[in-house]
Amino acid sequence: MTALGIDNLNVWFGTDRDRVDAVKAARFDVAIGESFGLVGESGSGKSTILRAITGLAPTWSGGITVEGKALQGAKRDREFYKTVQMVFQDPYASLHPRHTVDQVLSETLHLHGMADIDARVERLLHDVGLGKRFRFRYPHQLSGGQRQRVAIARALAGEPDILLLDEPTSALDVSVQAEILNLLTDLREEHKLTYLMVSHDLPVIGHMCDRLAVMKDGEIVEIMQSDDLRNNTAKHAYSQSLLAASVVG
Ligand SMILES: Nc1ncnc2c1ncn2[C@@H]1O[C@H](COP(=O)(O)OP(=O)(O)OP(=O)(O)O)[C@@H](O)[C@H]1O
Repeated sequence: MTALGIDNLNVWFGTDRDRVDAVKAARFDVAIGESFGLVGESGSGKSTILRAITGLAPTWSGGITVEGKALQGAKRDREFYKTVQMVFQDPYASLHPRHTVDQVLSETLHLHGMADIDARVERLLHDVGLGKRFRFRYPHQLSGGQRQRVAIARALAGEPDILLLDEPTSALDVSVQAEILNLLTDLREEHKLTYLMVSHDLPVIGHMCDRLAVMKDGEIVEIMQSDDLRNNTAKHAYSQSLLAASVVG
């Protein structure tokens, strides 16, 4: 069984002459425990694929399966959010300014029907490398990196299997980006997570992912192993040009 199955996925916005075909006939599978990247320039459709999975991009056709179960339309049930969680780019926008870290995490745990909320809040903070002293702080008392750690803790609260990561470090200072990427790498191992990660930054995807799909104008032009990046064996001309524009470590 695959964690995520994307089969001939088309996603569009608007109708008639205003219609934008954001994703065209995308097809890929993400294995359980795998980290899969979507890379491409701005507007190539990467985020739209994540949004279609979570029901935020309502007009789509084709197939989306989560752990073998086919999704329909834009409504997602409790079970979906138990399995799949998303981490957004901007931790400044994704946390309520008047809710403490404790409120954010307690309410999320409550929504997931968890018991022992107190202990779980402490555990989540520990898991994302924040001590107890952060528990009663408000977002404005946190740095960007600390906020993203809280957003990641919130995503982990329901013990999901799959995280959708939409440019999770690109709003952060360069000095903090590596810390968050390393945290995500550790969490994937400790919590046996599957990642589908979007980035315009090829080195980030090369570092974080086992395989990746290169997107251009709504289409997947190539799917490759991250090792192919390092060995410089990208086949498609567009992938080669992306590669030439960046240094992959
Ligand atoms: N809500 C929307 N309404 C209309 N068009 C949209 C909407 N959301 C995205 N699009 C269009 O869909 C296309 C793909 O956008 P998408 O955000 O998926 O690209 P991306 O590769 O993730 O780029 P970015 O990194 O800039 O978000 C773009 O042409 C964009 O303008």
